[in-house]
Amino acid sequence: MTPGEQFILALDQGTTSSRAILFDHAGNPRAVAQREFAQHFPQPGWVEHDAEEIWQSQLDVARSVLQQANIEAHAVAAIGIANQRETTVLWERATGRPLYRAIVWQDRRTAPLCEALRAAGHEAEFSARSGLLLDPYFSGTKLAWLLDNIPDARGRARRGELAFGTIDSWLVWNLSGGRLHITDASNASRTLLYNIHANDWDDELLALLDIPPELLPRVVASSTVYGECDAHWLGAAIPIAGIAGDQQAATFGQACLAPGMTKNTYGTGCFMLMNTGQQAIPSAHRLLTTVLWKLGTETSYALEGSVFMGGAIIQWLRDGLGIIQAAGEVEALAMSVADSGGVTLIPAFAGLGAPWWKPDARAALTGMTRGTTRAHIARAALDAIALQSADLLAAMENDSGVRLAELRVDGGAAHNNLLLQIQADLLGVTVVRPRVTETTALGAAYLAGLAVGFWQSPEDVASHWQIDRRFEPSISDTERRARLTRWQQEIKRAIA
Ligand SMILES: Nc1ncnc2c1ncn2[C@@H]1O[C@H](COP(=O)(O)OP(=O)(O)O)[C@@H](O)[C@H]1O
Ligand SMILES: O=P(O)(O)OC[C@H](O)CO
Repeated sequence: MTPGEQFILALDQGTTSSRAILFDHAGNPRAVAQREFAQHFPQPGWVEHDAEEIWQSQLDVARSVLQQANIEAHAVAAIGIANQRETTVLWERATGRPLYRAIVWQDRRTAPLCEALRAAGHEAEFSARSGLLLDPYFSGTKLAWLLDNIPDARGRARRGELAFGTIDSWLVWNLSGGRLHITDASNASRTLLYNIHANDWDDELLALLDIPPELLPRVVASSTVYGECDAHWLGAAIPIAGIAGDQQAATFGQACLAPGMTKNTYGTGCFMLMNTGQQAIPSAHRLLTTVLWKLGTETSYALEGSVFMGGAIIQWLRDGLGIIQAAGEVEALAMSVADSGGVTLIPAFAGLGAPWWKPDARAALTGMTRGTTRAHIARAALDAIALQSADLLAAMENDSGVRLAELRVDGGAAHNNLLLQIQADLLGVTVVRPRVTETTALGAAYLAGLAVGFWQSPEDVASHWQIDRRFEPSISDTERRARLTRWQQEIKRAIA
């Protein structure tokens, strides 16, 4: 630590853990802390988090990085927040107490409500205004469920006694001691309640879900000083200056700042986002149109494709099949064979996400013979991750008219070199992994640092981005087309 050195504190509140990272001026992580928290599955298809535990774990890791780095809170120029998106919290304004556990983005309990709205002919309206689809993934129907199921909640909401928020709102509310009830435009755009064209909450969509507007946070830009945290949390009143949904933050951290630039994150699921600039492009392939970030008064948009099973397929190889002991072993095992030997894994363990959106589809392992080994299955698993992402990119290129020059990648499974080579082969596009793969936290740090003058401009932060490794396509167009066609046939058979 040089005397007088300043840092940005990034809070990365994810689905399975809360992380805090302290970044220096060169964009390097200088201290990291992470804490997992409980996942609650009260019924099949339901996923909940304890919102208080989320806040406590986030506060603990923030304190822990300051301790580790041995710096005073005054050395932190700003706090930036990136968060798991869509997860829905409802709390009492007077006490700050949640009325129910947070309903997590993966939770499927509102499938019947989505179906009813679709049957009543409302999907086109939701999609045109919010850029999303009628799927339980998004916050709107989760909030409606809470209001329908907690006694007197709707009445209390109308009387202004309750507050709704995604995890960013919840963290800022707590950090600010209940003074700030805000959300940034990227998070708002995941609620199903936000009009991405008018850049405001949408009265018609609120009415369709019977959601009282008194509940809603104020929508703010993604990079500006919103206020300060209470001094007693971290030892100083640090400006809170950046907020974005984690996938949007990762896109910023990957310096995908110009239209056409695209990143794919290979975590539990895979999230591919293409920057489409100031244009909100509607998708003809059931991708999402979403706010990427709002800087000043300018809103940037993205096309997004999400697949539910990415690295989670590798967890299944480990925990479900037991053919590996640790995720890191899959690469060597899959590398021990030249290809999957005709085996295809359709990873519809939790239905299929974009562009298929088939909640009822189920997984399948096809094409096995007496010669099939666990190595072929491991290889088919890596193929399945890359093939799903290839479907997303094909849809994106079609919707946007952009032919991608390179795909920037990050996330836990992006450490797997074989996976990235298979990805480059199947896309016919160069795949590039940066040196700093903590892109989500880095993006949140950049957004906050730009607001307080720690960094000067988006171009300034983009200049920090450095390549670790580049993967070039190594198969012929004919072979690529043949593999993609076979995959399409298998998927169609599985969802028929
Ligand atoms: N070497 C590897 N090859 C393939 N997948 C991996 C490898 N290492 C980790 N993973 C997968 O990456 C995921 C964890 O990545 P991470 O970015 O931490 O996810 P999340 O943020 O969704 O929790 C796990 O699903 C794990 O199975
Ligand atoms: O917490 P992650 O990294 O799994 O991301 C979750 C996404 O934001 C859900 O939309």
